[in-house]
Amino acid sequence: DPAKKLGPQINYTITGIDAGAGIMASTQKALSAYGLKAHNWQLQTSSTAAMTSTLDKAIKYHQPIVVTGWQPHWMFTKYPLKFLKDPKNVYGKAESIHTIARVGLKKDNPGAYKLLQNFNWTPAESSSVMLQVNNGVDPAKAAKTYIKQHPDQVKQWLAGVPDGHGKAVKMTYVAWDSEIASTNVVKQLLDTKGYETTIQPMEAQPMWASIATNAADASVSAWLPTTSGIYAKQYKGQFVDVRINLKGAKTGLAVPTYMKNINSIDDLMT
Ligand SMILES: C[SH](C)CC(=O)O
Repeated sequence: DPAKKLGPQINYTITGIDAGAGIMASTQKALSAYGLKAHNWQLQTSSTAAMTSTLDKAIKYHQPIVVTGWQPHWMFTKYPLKFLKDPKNVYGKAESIHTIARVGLKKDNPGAYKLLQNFNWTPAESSSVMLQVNNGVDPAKAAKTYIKQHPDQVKQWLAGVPDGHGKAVKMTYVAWDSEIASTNVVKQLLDTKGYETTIQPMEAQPMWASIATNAADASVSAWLPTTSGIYAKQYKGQFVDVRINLKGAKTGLAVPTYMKNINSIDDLMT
């Protein structure tokens, strides 16, 4: 109801995801920067699954809702969503997903490191695997299908990568949809070259810690420079930023397009 103020209609609540996600830290900053906290706006912690099911229900009943949103993600293809303008640039400009590795991996396992130097793809390619998984396909199967369907890209990814002869590679990731997709594709690529790859999901902070403490070899889940900037600072010098594996990512606040008069984070106060 555009006439009524938005806040009371949604309990002054922004529907978020897992507490450790960088987007949650950015949103807390936004609540302060835009004066929302002072007007008892709050950020609800839950999980990606809980956020998307709350979003699904709100859209089904054409209700107002504000969520932490990010690209690439199937929510923008499945639902009529728009990012809110962020004039104070709290969420940062261009965000990318980086591949990080433990210090020493290049020396200990140059073959696996070479693959990590080669792997990169686009938001659209990532979304094609995410959508399969969202439709119930097992992530490993979705990754195998993607690899079968993109022989030329796979050839580039495997260029200069020697056989692994059973060498172990331990990857950690955060179970966001884009990272479930990329981690499973990288695992399949390494396994086709004879590496023994294990992948382990965990929260963002433990994922960064697993690389910094050499408990794991690599992760393709590092959203930088803004979203996971807090962790990159905390572990500066204790990880290697191998490369960007996905350009054109974005984080922010998002609302259904039917909320016509809400187009900027500033509008939340109206
Ligand atoms: C869920 S993605 C925006 C990554 C993150 O928030 O750290």
